[in-house]
Amino acid sequence: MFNRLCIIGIGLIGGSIARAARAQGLCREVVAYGREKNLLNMQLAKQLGVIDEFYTDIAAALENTDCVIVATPVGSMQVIFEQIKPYWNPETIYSDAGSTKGSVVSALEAVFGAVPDNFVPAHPIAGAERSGVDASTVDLFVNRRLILTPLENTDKQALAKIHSFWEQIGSSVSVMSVEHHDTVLAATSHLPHILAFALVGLLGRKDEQREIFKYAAGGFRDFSRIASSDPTMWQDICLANKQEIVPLIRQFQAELSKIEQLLVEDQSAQLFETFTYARNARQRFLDQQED
Ligand SMILES: NC(=O)C1=CN([C@@H]2O[C@H](COP(=O)(O)OP(=O)(O)OC[C@H]3O[C@@H](n4cnc5c(N)ncnc54)[C@H](O)[C@@H]3O)[C@@H](O)[C@H]2O)C=CC1
Ligand SMILES: O=C(O)C(=O)Cc1ccc(O)cc1
Repeated sequence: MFNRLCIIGIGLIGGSIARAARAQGLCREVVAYGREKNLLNMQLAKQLGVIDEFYTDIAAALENTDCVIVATPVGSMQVIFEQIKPYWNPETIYSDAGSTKGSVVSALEAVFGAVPDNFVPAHPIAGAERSGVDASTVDLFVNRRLILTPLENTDKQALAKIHSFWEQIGSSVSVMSVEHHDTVLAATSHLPHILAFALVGLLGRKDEQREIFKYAAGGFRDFSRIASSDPTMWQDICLANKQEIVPLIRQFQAELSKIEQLLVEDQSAQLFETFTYARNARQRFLDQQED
């Protein structure tokens, strides 16, 4: 499918894309670009056989590439687009893996004036709380969703190729608008991560923290897992999508206040109703997923 694939940011996501692309024979060669300070991680990527070569010089990394995927934290993408711009090739397909799409589109507009036709914005809805190439796996995207958010001017052939690329590495591909993506992901991913960070932060500051973590049952382990996620990545995501996240935080605060009031007033029937409604809603989501 591609001759030379270049991954910018060979971490959990970039490394997993590289592994999967190689395993499925979707490219002849995979190279990575990164900064000097990420040399050890890139050396490891080469040692592990995840990539063929790595570069700290962007021009060398981009030479003869027919596909470039940017897989760095979303806050660094504008700087990267500025670095790529002098070497932009209309024949090459460019894409990304960023968790927010409005910010990626704005960064492209800031650098190029408009989103280039040969850039296909993408977001794999798969990952983990771990970072770095050593956490990457060949099957991270298998049976997981991937969202493409093309614009009106996105080149149809580039779109079809990126669509097929992700399908061949096992993802189920959906297409939606940039705005819809950021609204949905704020609720399903960004708010839950903020809640996990907030709860674990609150409990961590309590004197009895050792006791709290020692006697935590599975529920707390499940809920708090995502609070182990990378702080840089999540700082970038939250700032990039704050216009969607802040109203949700306010709605969540109102929901918590309602529950607080029910407890203060011993309103057991309403408490039961609140929990039953949520339980049924979750079951409906699960049933829909099976469709
Ligand atoms: N971790 C996850 O579960 C998921 C992450 N994403 C998105 O994928 C992207 C990458 O995330 P991960 O792979 O988890 O992060 P990671 O921390 O494992 O890898 C990111 C890589 O980008 C490099 N990098 C950072 N700034 C750079 C810059 N200015 N120039 C060159 N390289 C730079 C880092 O050195 C690192 O190697 C982010 O945009 C994230 O929002 C998307 C889906 C899931
Ligand atoms: O670890 C988890 O459960 C995640 O939710 C991983 C994740 C993080 C960021 C994304 O944009 C998509 C998936």
